[in-house]
Order: sequence, then C-alpha cells, then structure tokens
Amino acid sequence: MTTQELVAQIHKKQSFLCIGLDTDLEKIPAFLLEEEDSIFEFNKAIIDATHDLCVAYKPNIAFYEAYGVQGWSALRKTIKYLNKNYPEIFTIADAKRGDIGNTSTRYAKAFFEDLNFDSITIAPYMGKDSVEPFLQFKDKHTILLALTSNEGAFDFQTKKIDNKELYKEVLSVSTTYKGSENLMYVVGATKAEYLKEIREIVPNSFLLVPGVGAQGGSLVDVCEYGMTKDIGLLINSSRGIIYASDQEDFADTAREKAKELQEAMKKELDKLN
Ligand SMILES: O=C(O)c1cc(=O)[nH]c(=O)n1[C@@H]1O[C@H](COP(=O)(O)O)[C@@H](O)[C@H]1O
Repeated sequence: MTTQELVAQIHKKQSFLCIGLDTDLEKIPAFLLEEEDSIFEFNKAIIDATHDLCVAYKPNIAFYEAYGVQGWSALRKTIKYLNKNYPEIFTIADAKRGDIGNTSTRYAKAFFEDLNFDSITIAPYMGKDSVEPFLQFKDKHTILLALTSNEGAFDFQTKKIDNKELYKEVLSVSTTYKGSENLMYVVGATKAEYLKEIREIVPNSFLLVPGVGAQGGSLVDVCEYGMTKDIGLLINSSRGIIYASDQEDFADTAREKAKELQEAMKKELDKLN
C-alpha cells in the first residue's frame, strides 16, 4: 500500500486508529476456546466489528509464535482474511526484527512476500545493513523503533552520545538510508512531550504511536505535538479495545471502545481544517 492510499483512507474514515491484535488465549472469551481455531475466530470477530473505525491492524507476532504451528497458522489466516475482505486496511507485522543483511532479507521476504503484510516493525540497533534490505520492497513500509513507550526506553534511547540522544541519531541517520522514503517510526504515546523535537528531524514521516489506553498515553497530547498536514500518525491500542469484555458481547464492546477513540481522532482532524 502506498502512503497516499493510507492518507486517503484516514480522511475517508476520519480515523488514524490502529488496532493491535495481541491475541492471548488466556484473555479471550472462554466460549471461544471450544472453536477449532480460537485465535483466528477471535481476530475475525474483532476485525468484522471494527474495520470501518480503524485504518490498520497490528498483530503482535509474539502472541502467535507463543502457540507454535497453531499460532502461525492463525496469523496466516488473519492476514489472508484482512487482505481478501478489507484490502484498504494497512497491515503491520509487529515483529521487531533486524539482523545482518542476508538474514534481514529473509525476514523481509517472510513478512512482505509470504505473509503479504504492508509493513513490519524493526529494531535499528544493528544499523544500516540490517535495515536497508527491508527498504527495497516497493510500497512496503519499515517501522523503525525510535523512542519506545516502555520504561526501559530510558536505558539507551535517551542517552546522549556526542551530546545527542541516541533516538535522535536513529531518526537522522536512518533518513540517509537507501529507500528511506519507506521508513516510518515508532514513538510511544507515553513520550508525547518528545514529539516536538522528533518532528524537527522527521517532519513528514508517519509515526506508529502505541501506548494509549492500557499504558496511559494521551491521544490529545500526541496529536498536538505529532500531527502533520498529512496526519502522519497511526495511534495503536491493543488491550484497551480487544479485551474490553471477555463475555459474548466482546466484539460489540471492542467496537464501542474503537468508536470512542475514532471520535476523539475525528475531533483532532477537525482542528486541521
Ligand atoms: O512496536 C510496537 O508496536 C510497540 C512499541 C512500543 O514502544 N510500545 C508498545 O507497546 N508496542 C506494542 O504496542 C502494543 C501495545 O499494546 P497495549 O498497551 O495493550 O495497547 C503491544 O503489542 C506492544 O508490543
């Protein structure tokens, strides 16, 4: 999917919501455990109930890998279901990969070609030759971890090297990579106060912003400092939406939670006009 198509979808739906499919058999409604593929049935119900309120889904690959072959099969069914039934939706493989060049190429093939995701999250730690293989795929996007939402972000990402914070170095150096037009960045919603400076380095790039809802980040603050004229934001919520209820009404309740966020996003989009 091109960035222009993503922006058009945001305008059409008046939403820049990404729903995280962090599907955990210990948290989904108990009655679904009787299904042959409980993970897929849960995802399908959530997707069917919310697809008009969001522009992206982000399965976190760890949740699928944890269930072995069964989990991987559910992931494959989920992405196929999305691509077939809701082709306008932007899909994110939250895999946080990155390795030496030839290995990164295999990761890229796995997620971009075999599974046909539109994008993947990547850790920048191994540098240029670990990231560039992902950037060579047309209309596929690489979402580099810049400033993450967790407490551990302060261990390395905000540390200064030659008087510059490491996450700022990640942002500025990565813009020189071959294929950098395919880069997006992760910035945690819990770090909204950093967005002003981040926008000075990457004024137009899309940012994937997790951490609203369960982690306590503020949507309004993220929009105030992070929104561009082309929106430039995908705000993710996982647990706050998909586990809002563990009863028969779980999909309807997920829709209500998604609707609350979409309405808050519409208000922010109205401010642009
Ligand atoms: O790359 C991510 O998506 C990510 C980066 C980050 O800095 N913080 C973060 O929470 N995430 C992911 O975003 C999701 C957040 O989930 P909730 O806190 O339940 O909304 C999880 O899948 C995390 O792995």
